[in-house]
Order: sequence, then C-alpha cells, then structure tokens
Amino acid sequence: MKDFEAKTSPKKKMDTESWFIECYRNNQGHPLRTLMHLYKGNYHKFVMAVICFFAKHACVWVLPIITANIINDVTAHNPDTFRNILFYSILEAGLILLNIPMNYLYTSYKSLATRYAETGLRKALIRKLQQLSISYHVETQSGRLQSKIMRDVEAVEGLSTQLFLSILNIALNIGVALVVTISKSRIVFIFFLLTTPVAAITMVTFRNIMKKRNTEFRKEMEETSARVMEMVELVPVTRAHALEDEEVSKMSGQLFAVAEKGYKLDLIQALFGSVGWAVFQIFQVICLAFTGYLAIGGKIQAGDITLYQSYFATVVNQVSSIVTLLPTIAKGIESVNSIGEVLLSEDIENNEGKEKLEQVTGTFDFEDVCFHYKNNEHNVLNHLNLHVKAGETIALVGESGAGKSTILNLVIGFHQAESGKVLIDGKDLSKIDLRTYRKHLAVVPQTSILFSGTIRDNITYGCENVSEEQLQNVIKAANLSDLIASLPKGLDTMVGEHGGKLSGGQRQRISIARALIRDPKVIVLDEATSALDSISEKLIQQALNNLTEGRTTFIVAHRLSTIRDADRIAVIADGHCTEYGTYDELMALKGEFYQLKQIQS
Ligand SMILES: Nc1ncnc2c1ncn2[C@@H]1O[C@H](COP(=O)(O)OP(=O)(O)OP(=O)(O)O)[C@@H](O)[C@H]1O
Repeated sequence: MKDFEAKTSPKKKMDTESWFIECYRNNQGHPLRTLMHLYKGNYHKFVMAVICFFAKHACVWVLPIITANIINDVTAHNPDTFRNILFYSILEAGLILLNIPMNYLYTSYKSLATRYAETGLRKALIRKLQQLSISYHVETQSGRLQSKIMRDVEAVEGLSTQLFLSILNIALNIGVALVVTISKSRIVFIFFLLTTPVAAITMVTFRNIMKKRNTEFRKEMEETSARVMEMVELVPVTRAHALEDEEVSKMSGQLFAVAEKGYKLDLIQALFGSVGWAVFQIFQVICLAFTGYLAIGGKIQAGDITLYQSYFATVVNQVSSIVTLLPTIAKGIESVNSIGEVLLSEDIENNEGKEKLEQVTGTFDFEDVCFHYKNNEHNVLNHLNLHVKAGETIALVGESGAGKSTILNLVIGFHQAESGKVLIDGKDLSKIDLRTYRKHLAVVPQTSILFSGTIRDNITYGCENVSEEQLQNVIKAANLSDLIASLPKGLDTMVGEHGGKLSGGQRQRISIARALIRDPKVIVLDEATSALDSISEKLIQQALNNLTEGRTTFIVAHRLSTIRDADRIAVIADGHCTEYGTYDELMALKGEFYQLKQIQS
C-alpha cells in the first residue's frame, strides 16, 4: 500500500487532496486542462507507456512488410531468398516474444499513472465530503455523491485511458501504416486518403444503429429487473390479498415485451452486422483490385498488394474506432465537471485559525438567536434567549416543527446563528474550532446510527486505547450487560448492516454506551419517539440517567419520564422560548407546558 503510494505520488509539497482541489481551481471550466493537470508528475509514465506500446506492437506493423518482402523475393527469384526468409522469421519471432515483457511494462506504467489519479480523486472527494457542511449533506442525495465517487471517477479514468492511450494507439497505428504507404507508393496513399473516410463513416453509421437498438434493449431489461425486484418485495402483500394471478399476468406482459425487443434486436443485428461487414469487405476488394491493377502496370511490386491490404484494413478500423470513442470521451468530460462541483464547493465548515478549546465546563447561552434554513425564508428561531448552567439537563419541548432539533443542531455547531450568539462557557461558538469543541460533546440521535461491525467497534468508534475496564463500566452504565452476556460472541457479535440484527431499544443503548465512553461534558440527545415496551423504556431511562449525570444535557424529550427528571424545561414556540422552569413550576403556571402535558396525557 505504502509502496504503491510512493510509486504514484505526485511528489508535491501539499497533500494529495489539496493538490487535486488546486488542479480543479486553477483550471475551472476547462475539463481537458484539468485532466492534464491531474497527471502532472506522472507524464513520464505515459511516455514510458507509449514507448512500451510501440515496442509491443512492432510485430504487428512489421509483419505485412516482411510478408510483402518475402513474396517479392520469391516472385523475383532472388538468390538470397532462403537467407532472407530465415532472417525475417527470426526477426518476427523476436518481435513477437518482445510483446510479452513490453505488454507487461506498458500496462504497469499506464496503470500506475491512471490508478494514481483515480485513487487520488476518490480520496480528495472523500475528504471533501467530510468537510462539507451538514446542510450540504442534507440537501444532496447520498446516492448522487456515491455515484460521483465511484462512477464519475471511473469515467474520468476511462477518459484518460482513451485520450492518452487509445487515441495514441490509433494515431500510431494509422501513422505507421500511412508513413510506410507513402514511402512506397504515393498513388496508393492518395487512394487511402480518399476511400478511408467513406468506408469508416459507412461502418460507423451501421454500428450506431445497432448500438441504439442495444441501448433500448438494455433499458427494457433494467425495467424488467426493477419490476421483478418490486414483485418479490410485494409477495407478502400479493399473497395476503390473493392477487397472485394478476401479478403473474402483469409480469408475463413485461417478459413478452422484452422478448419482442430482443427478437427485433437480433434481426437488426443480423441485417446491419452483415451489411457493415459487407461494406468493409467490398472496400477491401476495391483496394485489392486497385493495387492489383497497379501491380500489373508495374507501379508497385506484387508482394506489396498484401502489405496495402493489411494496412488498409488497419486504417479503416482505426478511423472508425475514433468515432466510437467519442461518447466515452464526452461522458468522461461530463464526469470531470461533475467531480468539480463537489471539490470546488465552498459550503464547508471553516475551522482554520479559530480558537481551540482545551477545556469545556458546559455553560450555554443563546443570546437573541435568529436562524432560518437556506431554502426557507421563514425564521425557524426568532430571537431565542436561553441560559443553561453547566451540568444541567434541559428538556426542549414544543409542537412538531417548533425548532427543537434546530436548537440541537446549533449546539452541535452544524448550523450557525444568523444573528445573535450561541456561547459556550462565554465564548462565541462561531469563533471556535468546532473540532476541538466536539471532542467534549457526544450526540445520541433519534435513530441510532450503527455501522456494520461488532458491538465493540460500535461502542469504541473513534476512541483509541480504551481499556477493558472502561469498556465494562460503560456497558454496565448503558444497561447492556445482560444483552452482551446472552450473545455467544458477546462484545464481538456483528450487529449487521445499520445494526439490523438488534432491536431498536438495544441499538439505542449501544448509542448511549458510545456517548458514555467518550466521557463528554456536553450531551445532545434527540430521544427516540418509537414506542418501546415498559422494560425497554426502563432500561434506556436508567442508561440515560447514568449518561446525563454531571454533564450539560440538551434533550428533545418525548417521554414523560425524561421531562419529569430534567432540571429545567424550555417550551419552544414561534422560534423562541415561551416558558422556562422546572417541571413543577411549569405545571403550576398552567400555561403552554401544562396544555401540552394535558394533550399528551
Ligand atoms: N434542512 C431543512 N431545510 C429547510 N427547512 C427545514 C430543514 N430542517 C427543518 N426545517 C424546518 O424548520 C422547522 C423546525 O424544524 P425542527 O426539525 O427543528 O422542528 P422540531 O421541533 O424538532 O420538530 P419535531 O418535533 O417534529 O422533530 C420546521 O418547519 C421544518 O420544516
């Protein structure tokens, strides 16, 4: 791994990610220039790849010349024919054997250069995704980002290979054929120039018609596969409603539609495939007739007929390949731009040069805070004022959409106040390096986010050097001891994708353990709304009590028991705090909280 990085590194002063972002910034709007820049420091690998390509391909270019020379020698009764045949055979055999190491070296140089750019781009994208603001992630579909990292980068790699190597390969093939031809016969060269474009365009036209039909067929197949997936997922519903026959007849219609498209595709391929082949062969025959005629007239030697036949086929095939490559090139250019959209996005969390927090006590002040989301003019928070003492648990209550989660996001630093200030220990959160502040913060989200791995991995996520004793204490405090003891592999049990092998309550307790192990000063807790049975609720409540003890805790509370235990309750309505006090104080007030409580009861 290190070895690969060393071989492929651009050896720039900055790190790979910044280097790629610079490439994009300096060449904004010029995809091809950007592409060239991405390979800076690796050009010599492409040069070496070209040299190796030349050497590996030499046997193919030389064979027609050798064949022509041998025929010429035989027909001219040259006394040295035997010696020449021996020499040519050894030469060609040597060139053929040279193909093996040269192909290896060619692939190695090409791959080192292109794979480096591919990996570097992916790494730059991944780092950028980690820097982009939470609003950016909320607004951008994760599928689109994934596609940029995987498919767009692959398309860029495809573009590089096509531009640097396939085009070069084609140019070399055509170049060698034309140079040899012009050096031997001008008239054949002119014949090539006149006939090649016609032959290539005719072949490509037929190929494109077939490709269009192929795409239509592929789309129909994709549609069928999506419908089959949907049908399989729906089986329980279908069975429950006795709709099996309807489903079978619906699917059978789709299957026959695919069969019909497939049949038409076969016919079109049979027709246009043979027409394309015939056009190519007819041009070959024309070339044969033309060069044969020249040979009769003594303008070229008889053996050269085979040479021109072979080169003519090469030139026509290579010219038509250029046209075939165009869509891949267009797709690659589009992907260079698509990656740029992410790499150049300015919507990032900026922590550079800001004050680093070493210690956190946990006092919070919201001073006249206003906030609205980018895509929504309406102020979600409207002159919010709130004071939270260190170590206090504050429950945020209010109607759905009142802005409770938004307050939590401001505490985490995901969003910044538009006007007013959010202060931590008297310091403005917008002037603090949030990465240092978050080392003292733990978040337990409403839906516990677990990743596929063991329970141990999920609890110790991001924490190094956790002792077994610490881990056991946390497990106990999070009420996980019984669960872990009941599992054959204990802490090393795999939780499945997104923790799918565990219940909602168990996932939440693992989230609490993950928060506990960080020993944070501030806790942000968006309580799960899902109905839990009373045993689960009790287990979680105990775990929460252990978690919040002695730490400043913001809870969006849904359970009555949590509200009861909180030090203070803040009622949020119209974007600000309308009531604030202990449970008993607010109940006695008989205001909004009292009303909410009555509705819930
Ligand atoms: N990313 C977003 N973009 C635009 N508007 C948003 C966004 N997130 C939330 N809102 C809006 O902001 C308002 C407050 O939302 P918030 O999630 O803070 O409410 P809440 O009190 O936590 O609600 P709930 O109890 O239902 O979770 C709502 O009107 C919501 O539609």
